[in-house]
Amino acid sequence: MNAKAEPVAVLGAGSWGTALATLLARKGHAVTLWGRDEAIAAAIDGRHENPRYLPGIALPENLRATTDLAAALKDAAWVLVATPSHAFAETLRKLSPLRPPRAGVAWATKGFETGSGRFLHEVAEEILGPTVPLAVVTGPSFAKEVAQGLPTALTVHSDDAGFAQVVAGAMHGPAFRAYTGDDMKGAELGGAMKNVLAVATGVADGMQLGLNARAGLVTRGLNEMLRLAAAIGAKPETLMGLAGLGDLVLTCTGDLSRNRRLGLALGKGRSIDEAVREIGQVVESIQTADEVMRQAEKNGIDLPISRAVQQVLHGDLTPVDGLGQLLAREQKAEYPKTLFS
Ligand SMILES: NC(=O)C1=CN([C@@H]2O[C@H](COP(=O)(O)OP(=O)(O)OC[C@H]3O[C@@H](n4cnc5c(N)ncnc54)[C@H](OP(=O)(O)O)[C@@H]3O)[C@@H](O)[C@H]2O)C=CC1
Ligand SMILES: O=C(CO)COP(=O)(O)O
Repeated sequence: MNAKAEPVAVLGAGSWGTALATLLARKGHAVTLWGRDEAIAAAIDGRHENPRYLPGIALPENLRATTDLAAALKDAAWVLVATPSHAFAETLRKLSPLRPPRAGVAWATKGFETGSGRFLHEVAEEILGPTVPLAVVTGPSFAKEVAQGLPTALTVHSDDAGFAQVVAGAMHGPAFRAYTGDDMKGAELGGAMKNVLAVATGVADGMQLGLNARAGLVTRGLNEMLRLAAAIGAKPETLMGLAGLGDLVLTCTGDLSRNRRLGLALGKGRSIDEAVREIGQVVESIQTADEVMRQAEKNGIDLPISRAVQQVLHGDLTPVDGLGQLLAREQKAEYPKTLFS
């Protein structure tokens, strides 16, 4: 089904904001991409390229870019936020007074609020108020591949089924499948946790521990997602789907992942600072590891892989000691009885 072409504002002109704006513009929507960097906005508008975040990829000529937030939001039917988690609340505070009255707000940000560990939908509700339609856009989707038009599936979760359909319908087809769901908590949890778990598989691969180790970490990582999901009242199927398992597999195994690449560098003995500098883009796991563990502690859940990643990222544990700590854990049942009952 082809959704009605509508004006959309995309906030954040990094790799993901630019790729999603490109997808929507190619579908015929009047997209305005807002970013804070004049040179990047001018390059997107003038030569149809984002030279910093998606170099060499031709962007659609109907995609407009600006550094003027009010102008980007003026006629928007709905808004898609794609700034990193550390800038999420700040972006919503700027957007709130400028939002057209009926415009719902979706976000493709992955992570929790930095410093508090709050879910992003809780932050959005607080800043925008209880009546604004909200949606989470998530799933296995590297920006570069979406911008290149390669087939991709993702999912849009909202408490407002109509708004989820507006957002998914705007993105769906012909090489892009957008599903819908109603579990914002589970969708946000999966997108945040997979970034932390990707560091673990990256470390193992960087240490050349083999394919068995990688599969073990992915599977036990999924187990960590499912146990925390159960504790916070998220739906297990959300974590078994695109928002959880799908993105976990992509990020743990795909070398386009910045979180995996951080892990690979650490596993090869490089420093975090050096690796982050070289990656040159957002690496969400650095903040998210602390926030995942804050959620785990709040809910009384033990997450050994995520904890080891947090300790390695803080420099409290070497990758070798982290691995030793995981392997030395007591033998136990694969699933607690309560997980799926
Ligand atoms: N890239 C991907 O494949 C995917 C990314 N995501 C998620 O999307 C979010 C954004 O990541 P991504 O686009 O990849 O990151 P990038 O590093 O590619 O770009 C980050 C963008 O955010 C901007 N930014 C940073 N701080 C602020 C701020 N305070 N106010 C306004 N803009 C700001 C940067 O602007 P400047 O250049 O001026 O610093 C830049 O445009 C993350 O949560 C990520 O996990 C989700 C799915 C896929
Ligand atoms: O979220 C992503 C793919 O779904 C992008 O992952 P990275 O942030 O690790 O590059």
